[in-house]
Amino acid sequence: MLIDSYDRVVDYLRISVTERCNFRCQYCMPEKPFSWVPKENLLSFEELFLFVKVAIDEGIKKIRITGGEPLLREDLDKFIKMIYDYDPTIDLAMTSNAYLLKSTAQRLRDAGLKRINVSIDSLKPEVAQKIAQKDVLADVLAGVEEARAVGLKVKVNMVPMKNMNADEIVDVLEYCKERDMTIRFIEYMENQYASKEISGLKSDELLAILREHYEFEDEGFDGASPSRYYRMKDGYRFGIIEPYGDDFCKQCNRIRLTAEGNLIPCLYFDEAMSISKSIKEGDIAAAAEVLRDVVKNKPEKNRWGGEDSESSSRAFYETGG
Ligand SMILES: Nc1nc2c(ncn2[C@@H]2O[C@H](COP(=O)(O)OP(=O)(O)OP(=O)(O)O)[C@@H](O)[C@H]2O)c(=O)[nH]1
Ligand SMILES: C[S@@+](CC[C@H](N)C(=O)[O-])C[C@H]1O[C@@H](n2cnc3c(N)ncnc32)[C@H](O)[C@@H]1O
Ligand code: SF4
Ligand code: SF4
Repeated sequence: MLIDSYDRVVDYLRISVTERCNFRCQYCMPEKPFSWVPKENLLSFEELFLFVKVAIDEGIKKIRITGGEPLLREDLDKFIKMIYDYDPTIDLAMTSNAYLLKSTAQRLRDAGLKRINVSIDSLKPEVAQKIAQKDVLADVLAGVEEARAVGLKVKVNMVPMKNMNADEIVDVLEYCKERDMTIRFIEYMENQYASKEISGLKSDELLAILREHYEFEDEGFDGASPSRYYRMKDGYRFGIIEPYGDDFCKQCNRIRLTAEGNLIPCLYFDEAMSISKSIKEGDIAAAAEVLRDVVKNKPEKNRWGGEDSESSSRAFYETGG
């Protein structure tokens, strides 16, 4: 079992399989990043799988594939099948923009994917296009329907922004509610890669809008998730994620791996340790040692809020959110 120095069990590994993306969401990467990691620096799926086996053997029970856009990476279903075949009990999930999901959902499901969290920021084609800087909505929604049709459990993430999609909070919630998909509203996090024009809605502003339409109760955090959940009278649950907060850090159970093999102890911290060399040399014992070191050195919480607040220079598309 992987236990950090604050007695937290780390059993959740988020793997960003690529930092590349077919969208240019204004809150994430409005311009084409000029320094993509060269392909030769990426770990192959065989190499990533070597590490996944180490991680599962050490106690990882939940794996999320993310990016950039994970569906851009060829043969992703084969990687998922490798993980599933090694341990079918793993909570195997993905976070995706859903654009390529219509043609891939069945294969992903057959390979062993269980759940998918998709980003839907708007149900208006022109607004979705403005945010992603590409005409994406029809494909995204077709992808979501296909994912549900093949039996994947779907959650939706939305980043509400003023003068952009804030007036659609209720519409997107209703779209999800009708389909029994949980929606989580994510507070926009400022970062050096995002468009300077963006102003995100804070959770109290969001809640005030939602209270005009619904009655609901605060259920607090659910396990180790950074999302606070709210339950409506009819039982439907939605979530709000305040990534700047740290209430949920005491339950933190996760570490992150980038496509180049950097193991990140916390979403906030810039420090990372590379498993690339040991994995490329097939030195499993050394990779396991790095994993244990990263867990041991996991910080207690982020330092985004509070008086000495700091910002992280790492991009969301690199860490996978
Ligand atoms: N501060 C902080 N925010 C996080 C962390 N993990 C996820 N988030 C936020 O939550 C957003 C959505 O995360 P997802 O990729 O959907 O994964 P998840 O919330 O673990 O998903 P579930 O397993 O379905 O609960 C991310 O983009 C981040 O904004 C974390 O460890 N710390
Ligand atoms: C980096 S994306 C990677 C997966 C996939 N491309 C997607 O968009 O779902 C993961 C999550 O990060 C969120 N995200 C990206 N930039 C963000 C920001 N500046 N503030 C809050 N959430 C952000 C996205 O909305 C998405 O839900
Ligand atoms: S949020 Fe996801 S879809 Fe949008 S640019 Fe970032 S990685 Fe791509
Ligand atoms: S901010 Fe860091 S410590 Fe807090 S939940 Fe996220 S990864 Fe864990």
